[in-house]
Amino acid sequence: MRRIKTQEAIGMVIGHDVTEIVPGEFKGAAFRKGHVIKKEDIEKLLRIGKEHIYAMELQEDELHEDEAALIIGELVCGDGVCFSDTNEGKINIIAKQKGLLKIDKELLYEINNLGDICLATIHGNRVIEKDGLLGGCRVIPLVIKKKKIVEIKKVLKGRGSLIEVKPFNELTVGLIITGSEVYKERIKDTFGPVIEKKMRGFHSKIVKKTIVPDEMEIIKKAILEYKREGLEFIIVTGGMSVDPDDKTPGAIKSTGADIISYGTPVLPGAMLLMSYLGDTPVLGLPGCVMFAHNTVFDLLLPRIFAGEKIVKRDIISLGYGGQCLKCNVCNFPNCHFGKC
Ligand SMILES: Nc1nc2c(c(=O)[nH]1)N[C@H]1C(S)=C(S)[C@@H](COP(=O)(O)OP(=O)(O)OC[C@H]3O[C@@H](n4cnc5c(N)ncnc54)[C@H](O)[C@@H]3O)O[C@H]1N2
Ligand code: MOO
Repeated sequence: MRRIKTQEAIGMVIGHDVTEIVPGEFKGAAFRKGHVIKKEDIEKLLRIGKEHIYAMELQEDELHEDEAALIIGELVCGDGVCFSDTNEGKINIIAKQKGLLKIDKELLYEINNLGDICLATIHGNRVIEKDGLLGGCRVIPLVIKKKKIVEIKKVLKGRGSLIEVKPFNELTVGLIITGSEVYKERIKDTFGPVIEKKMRGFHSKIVKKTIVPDEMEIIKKAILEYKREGLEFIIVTGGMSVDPDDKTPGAIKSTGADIISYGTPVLPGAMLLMSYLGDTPVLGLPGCVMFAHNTVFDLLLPRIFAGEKIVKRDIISLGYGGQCLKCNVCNFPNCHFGKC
């Protein structure tokens, strides 16, 4: 600490809280320890009788907490992500756009493991709205060594973004509704409207819709026709479980699609089938998607619309956090469901 004339203290860091008392009105810290003195602060400091202050002198190899938090923000925020100015040594990490939030959990662990740094985030692989809060960062001491930043850079080097928001692509969607009871008009299709609504959430449209009976050859033909027509996302509903009339999994397999998984460790949604016909995602959706508020379908959709290729490990990992609690008031995605 160095005693310094207040008028000469612009840009210096106050090493202690400075108390102001206005009888009957206020008693408290006018300036907090760690505050960086600005031009406009000088008059106020003089008014509360501070002709001198104790300034914290940063050594050549040190950084103030504010400056460090801003540098860390710059290093960890990738595409689609920005951060606020510092407030009490902390920055907020914010989404610049709507999209799929990606957090590299391993990198996050390694950065926090360096010590003296607090980097907190929400869970990734979920839809995030523009301006949504993604996390925050502060350094723990008032002053840290610059070499800590070097260590952070070393961890991050060549390993992609720690936090990123990927924009959604608009996809042309083909919908195949299976079920002889719907095809023969014994009952009205109530699956289609559910899917249409979910597609609208990603600014995408169902451009082709077909209702077919529970016949493997007919379902297969419809899928291959959609593929030939160049539809970018093919969804087949119903007929996904174990009844003799459940033909959808067999039909999808018979198209030659690469089956990533038939069955997911998520409830609701256990009977979902995820596959690719060439590059086109082809999903078989079980009946529960029609009536349950959220299912594994809602966990996979953001990733599909962000252009990610789903692999078996993605599906298997969903088991941890894969049980929906069916709350009376649903707060998804602000709950544990799908947070693996
Ligand atoms: N013994 C077992 N039973 C069930 C299993 C199982 O593993 N073993 N799985 C259950 C799960 S999980 C689900 S989810 C359901 C539904 O699976 P499906 O995809 O086979 O559904 P469907 O049999 O085709 O239909 C069920 C129900 O929904 C009506 N439906 C279907 N599509 C439409 C539509 N487009 N519009 C209106 N209504 C529709 C259909 O008429 C049936 O009533 O299976 C569990 N059972
Ligand atoms: O695919 Mo079913 O959830 O487990 O209802």
